[in-house]
Amino acid sequence: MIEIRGVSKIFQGEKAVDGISLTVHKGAIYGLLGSNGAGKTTLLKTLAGIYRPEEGTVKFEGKPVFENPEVKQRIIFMPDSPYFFPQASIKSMAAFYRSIYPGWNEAHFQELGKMFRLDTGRKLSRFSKGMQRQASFWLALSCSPDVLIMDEPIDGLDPVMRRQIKNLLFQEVAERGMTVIISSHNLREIEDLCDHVGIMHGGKMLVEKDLDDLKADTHKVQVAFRDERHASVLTAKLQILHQEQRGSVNLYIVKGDRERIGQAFRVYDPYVLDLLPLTLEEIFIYEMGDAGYDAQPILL
Ligand SMILES: Nc1ncnc2c1ncn2[C@@H]1O[C@H](COP(=O)(O)OP(=O)(O)OP(=O)(O)O)[C@@H](O)[C@H]1O
Repeated sequence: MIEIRGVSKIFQGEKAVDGISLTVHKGAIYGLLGSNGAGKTTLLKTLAGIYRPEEGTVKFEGKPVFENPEVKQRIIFMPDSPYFFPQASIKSMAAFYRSIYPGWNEAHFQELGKMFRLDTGRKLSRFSKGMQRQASFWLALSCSPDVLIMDEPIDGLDPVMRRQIKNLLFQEVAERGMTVIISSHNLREIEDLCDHVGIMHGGKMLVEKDLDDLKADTHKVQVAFRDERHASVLTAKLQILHQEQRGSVNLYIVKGDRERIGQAFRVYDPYVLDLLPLTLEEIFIYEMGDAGYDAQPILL
């Protein structure tokens, strides 16, 4: 379990991360979203023990992460641009990782080689961006990390490789209880990957949710009433995040139990009644609107 309590990171007097607290449980896949400059990379580097926070604490299994080699051996941070030593090949980087990560699993490294199919003797600097990204995953997963922290990792990967890497991550989470923390700009991309999502803006965490709870708790309702006066009665009864009229159809975004919401509308015997699922993007736009933020510039 990773526990972040009241963490702030300050650069030149400005708080890049401002008083963030969150808990990431073992085996979770946590997605971090937010606008440019929101503080995602800074938070991830603080989590990985690369930055010392000016305020607050970051602990892994109860132990501080910063300047703690024992803990850092169990955490891998993948930066947004893969970094390798000059002149390095996969083979020489593997030798380096093997020497510093006690979790290095040679059999797994060999096994993953069948999937990645990269030339282990070739200079990494001659690889394409996507191939370098693949090499980073190959090396990182061969270390059997307890925690894998990734900054914009999917960038540059082709669709087949994206799917294969997602499957590999799911496998590591299911079999070993690996914890994954991943930052992205793309809600759709991480919708099918993460079980928790947090949205940052201006160094703060604006919204943080368990996705299953969130999806079970927010609904889109399209309804055409027989009598428009029914609409105002319903507004008072339900927790409505958003409401708009499209011709004779009213659209509602409502929080609460699906059955109870359906029942509340059915009482008026409307001409049309549809209860539809929302995308994660829609859920966050309405959630953030409810919390007083305009989500469009933050999420899109
Ligand atoms: N090393 C640094 N020195 C000074 N300021 C920094 C440094 N790193 C980040 N910052 C500042 O901290 C703030 C947060 O930056 P950060 O890179 O964490 O954002 P981000 O959410 O990852 O952004 P992006 O989505 O654009 O990658 C920005 O205002 C940035 O200018």
